[in-house]
Amino acid sequence: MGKLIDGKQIAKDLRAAVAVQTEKLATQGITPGLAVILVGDDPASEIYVRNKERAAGKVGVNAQTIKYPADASEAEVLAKIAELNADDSVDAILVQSPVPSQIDEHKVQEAIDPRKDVDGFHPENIGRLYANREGYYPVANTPRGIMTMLHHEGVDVAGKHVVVIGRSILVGRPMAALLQGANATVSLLHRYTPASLTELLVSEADVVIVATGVAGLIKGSELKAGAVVIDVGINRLEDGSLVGDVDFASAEPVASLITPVPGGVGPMTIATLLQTTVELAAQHHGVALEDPWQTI
Ligand SMILES: NC(=O)C1=CN([C@@H]2O[C@H](COP(=O)(O)OP(=O)(O)OC[C@H]3O[C@@H](n4cnc5c(N)ncnc54)[C@H](OP(=O)(O)O)[C@@H]3O)[C@@H](O)[C@H]2O)C=CC1
Ligand SMILES: Nc1nc(=O)c2c([nH]1)NC[C@@H]1CN(c3ccc(C(=O)N[C@@H](CCC(=O)O)C(=O)O)cc3)C=[N+]21
Ligand SMILES: [Mg+2]
Repeated sequence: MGKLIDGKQIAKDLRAAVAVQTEKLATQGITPGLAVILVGDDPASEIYVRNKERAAGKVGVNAQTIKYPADASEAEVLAKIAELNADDSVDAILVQSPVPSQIDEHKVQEAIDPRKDVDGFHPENIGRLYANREGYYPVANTPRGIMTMLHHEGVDVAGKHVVVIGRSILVGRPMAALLQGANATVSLLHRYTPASLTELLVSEADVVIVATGVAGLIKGSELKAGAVVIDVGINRLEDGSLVGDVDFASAEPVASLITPVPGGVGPMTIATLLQTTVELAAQHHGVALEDPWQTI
């Protein structure tokens, strides 16, 4: 039954659309600039950094990665953010999560100029998201990419019951906010949700979005027949292979649509990051862009 959602292909098409936008900006002497700060060596972050460096250059985004050792000080990172805020060639700033424990993640998020906050982590941007404000402001790239993907697949969440598992600021919470803005009824589940309640809600879900970092958390037997399944998880197994949070083999026959890992949400996150970077650059320079893709 399951039809694969080809995130890799959708991301490729989105990157092509972004490249058209950067070509237009280039005629006005504008090159979108993205600065990524990576502190320490989180494995999922390493994959993200590698893939986005590869993708950015191809679509005309000037990306730089600034790496710090795991014992870097908070002051060091905040000083770098201040420098990037003041640098006109930098339109977008991203600090990889998680940051090591000696660094206060909230301080870092609030230090980034909200106009350069490509992850949408600044309280001002989170507030705009929850206020369902019209107009352009950055929203976390993974949930935004998932909305683009659902739209591309013709899945309209209005009136649907969507279960989101995981409530991080990076994925679960902004995902729930976007879905609510699109008129879905959202159940947001997490570690403290009793197993029996999870079972009940998942069995009644039209769309299930899993972002926990627990390999194989959701199995096909738990899903409603025909459910749409979006797997955000990136888990590296001991044999080096990459798997999601959904047990793909059992879920695929039950789902109507399902994202693979790799090749699903991950490539969309990267393409959306580039899309958002270009939008921030256009905004920064007061240029209007035509958006061939749904902008949320
Ligand atoms: N493909 C992509 O583009 C991206 C992939 N990722 C991947 O997605 C996963 C989640 O990332 P992120 O949100 O940053 O992770 P976090 O660790 O920040 O959050 C995980 C969330 O899952 C919840 N959770 C953990 N275990 C369970 C469980 N057994 N049952 C129910 N809920 C549980 C936690 O609950 P509680 O709050 O109670 O602790 C928490 O809310 C990771 O594998 C990450 O690598 C992340 C970003 C982008
Ligand atoms: N501030 C911040 N923003 C993030 O968006 C963020 C972060 N920190 N920290 C780490 C997580 C993880 N994340 C990934 C994005 C893409 C892939 C990705 O490209 N995945 C490919 C992997 C392909 C491969 O190389 O094998 C795929 O799923 O097909 C993975 C992981 C973003 N994150
Ligand atoms: Mg510029």
